[in-house]
Amino acid sequence: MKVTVVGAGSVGASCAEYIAIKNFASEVVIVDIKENFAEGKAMDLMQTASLNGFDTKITGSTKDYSKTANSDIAVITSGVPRKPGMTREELIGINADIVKEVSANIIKHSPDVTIIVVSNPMDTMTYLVHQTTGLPKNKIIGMGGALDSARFKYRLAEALEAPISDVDGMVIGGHSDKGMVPLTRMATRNSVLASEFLSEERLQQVAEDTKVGGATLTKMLGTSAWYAPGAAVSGLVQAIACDQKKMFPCSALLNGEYDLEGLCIGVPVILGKDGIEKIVEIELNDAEKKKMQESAEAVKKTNGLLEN
Ligand SMILES: NC(=O)c1ccc[n+]([C@@H]2O[C@H](COP(=O)([O-])OP(=O)(O)OC[C@H]3O[C@@H](n4cnc5c(N)ncnc54)[C@H](O)[C@@H]3O)[C@@H](O)[C@H]2O)c1
Ligand SMILES: O=C(O)C[C@H](O)C(=O)O
Repeated sequence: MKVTVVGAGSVGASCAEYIAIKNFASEVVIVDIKENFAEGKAMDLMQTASLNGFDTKITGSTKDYSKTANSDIAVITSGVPRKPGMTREELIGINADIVKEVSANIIKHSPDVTIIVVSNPMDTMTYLVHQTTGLPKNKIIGMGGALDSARFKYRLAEALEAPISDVDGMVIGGHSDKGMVPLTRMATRNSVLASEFLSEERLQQVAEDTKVGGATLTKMLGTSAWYAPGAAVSGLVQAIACDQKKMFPCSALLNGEYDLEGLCIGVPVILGKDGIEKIVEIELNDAEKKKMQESAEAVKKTNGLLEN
């Protein structure tokens, strides 16, 4: 199993590290445009192999995509992150060209690859990869919901004063400060609805804290987060590489599911060796459906900017 990670920055390096530590891939190739940067990150990570006990071979490459040939999975993290006060959508002007160029380079050397898009604004960048590559729709996956759901669980556990392993919850919708739809109604602690323990007001606070999870960290760090994003990507890569048939909320191209079409947005999917093997349609109530519609409208508006 060969995995390419494009972008050796914060998220790319973090995801390469988690993939290696989980020890399921034979090879990880990291690519960047900065001279020797990916090679340096790869060497540093390889020097953790004996300490962390993994056999994954990690190599780096400056712009040379021939080294990525025959990758099974490629992760696109190349592009600029936001600074405090910015939205993810403001990154489209720089990141769209980068994602377009990078995905073409990946496919040239790995025509059967499955691509995981991370660069922001992620739902629109995922849509762009669909529009420009011609890969089958099951092979293009946007990562956002897995991260947002991890943040939701963190906030739920905090509110419930419970260990995180006790709680479950999912975030669907667009990966944006306003567009996320944390499914508070379905959140649980050991199969008991979280609403049995928390007031509606407290649950709404959990949802609001979740939605601004990325912005909160960006304000604290001066740039956007990388540990949880890297771990979330590694979870998606492992589910595909190991044919796990796990359910994650991912940005998928919709064709009528959830009464939406012609865009990529976060919905629950089953991930296995064929990438998105199924889009799972769960029954939403009227309020949740309305939030999904509003979120989709916002994503479509950002997609419209691609034409410029
Ligand atoms: N979807 C998510 O949940 C999620 C989570 C975190 C970050 N992100 C996004 O991921 C992206 C990367 O974030 P980061 O913190 O790693 O940024 P970073 O600046 O640390 O790293 C980005 C790297 O991309 C490289 N790069 C730029 N253009 C390139 C090109 N054409 N080819 C190859 N490499 C290129 C840069 O040299 C840099 O090393 C940002 O757009 C950020 O918003 C998304
Ligand atoms: O917040 C960001 O801009 C990066 C990423 O999308 C995140 O949610 O951490």
